[in-house]
Amino acid sequence: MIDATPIVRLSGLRLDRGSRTILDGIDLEVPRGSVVAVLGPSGCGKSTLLSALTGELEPAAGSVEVLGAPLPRGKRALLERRKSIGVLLQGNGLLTDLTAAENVALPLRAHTRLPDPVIRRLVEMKLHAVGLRAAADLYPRELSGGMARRVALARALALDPPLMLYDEPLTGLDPIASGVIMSLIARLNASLGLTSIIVSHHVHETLPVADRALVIANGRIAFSGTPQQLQASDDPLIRQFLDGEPDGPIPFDTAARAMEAA
Ligand SMILES: Nc1ncnc2c1ncn2[C@@H]1O[C@H](COP(=O)(O)OP(=O)(O)OP(=O)(O)O)[C@@H](O)[C@H]1O
Repeated sequence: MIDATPIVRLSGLRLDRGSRTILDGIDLEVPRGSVVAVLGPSGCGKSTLLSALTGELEPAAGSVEVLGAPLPRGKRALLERRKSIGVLLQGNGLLTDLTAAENVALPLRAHTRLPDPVIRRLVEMKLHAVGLRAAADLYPRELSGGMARRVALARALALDPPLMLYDEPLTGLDPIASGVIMSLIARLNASLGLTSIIVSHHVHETLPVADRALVIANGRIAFSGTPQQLQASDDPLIRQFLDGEPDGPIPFDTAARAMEAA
């Protein structure tokens, strides 16, 4: 039977950093199997939203439900839930003194008691899924930026999480590597039956793989709809963001604006 409950449900969410409110009044439902692009100018709070989804940041108000239940507050229960959430962080986070295969094996060694041959086989499968089986014994310094990102992706997938969160997956990549990563994200989402939330300011690279797009600006969700509806929007704020105009309803420096408001 198809599970129709949203994999992520945010209701009346407010997120603060210190005494500053970064996001407020966030309501969102992410259907299972979808690819959602979370877009917005630098400093608008995209990564802050991801921190709430992983439980790293507690809401100042409202609720965060992931995989059909509120995120637990207790450390141990939260760690358990986080095994179901794969996260690809901006900096890859690969350990430089471990090979690609050893990096991918880390979550399996930390969170399972599987015997070594099984771990080796699973690692091989994950590296194969990102097209890098041949790179298993290479160290991060021997990998291109795009290859390192794919190894980090294989590691994020190690525990077979149903939900994947991507924080700026294209940062530092050239256009060809960016295309490879984006199509890989879409392909894995479909073939492994995942749900993916991609935080990015790379609008033109991200929209083609997304079923749904959100734009965050001025502390709230300024747009929610299909990529086609987004492209067709005549809202001045959305147009300013899509067309990269410096002047308009989004202040040039959103961080400075938030500081002034504090
Ligand atoms: N740990 C933190 N402590 C205090 N303030 C923070 C922290 N992390 C982020 N902020 C502030 O919260 C605001 C939103 O930051 P966030 O990183 O969520 O934005 P973003 O949209 O992801 O930006 P970017 O696209 O540049 O990564 C910024 O003004 C930032 O300075």
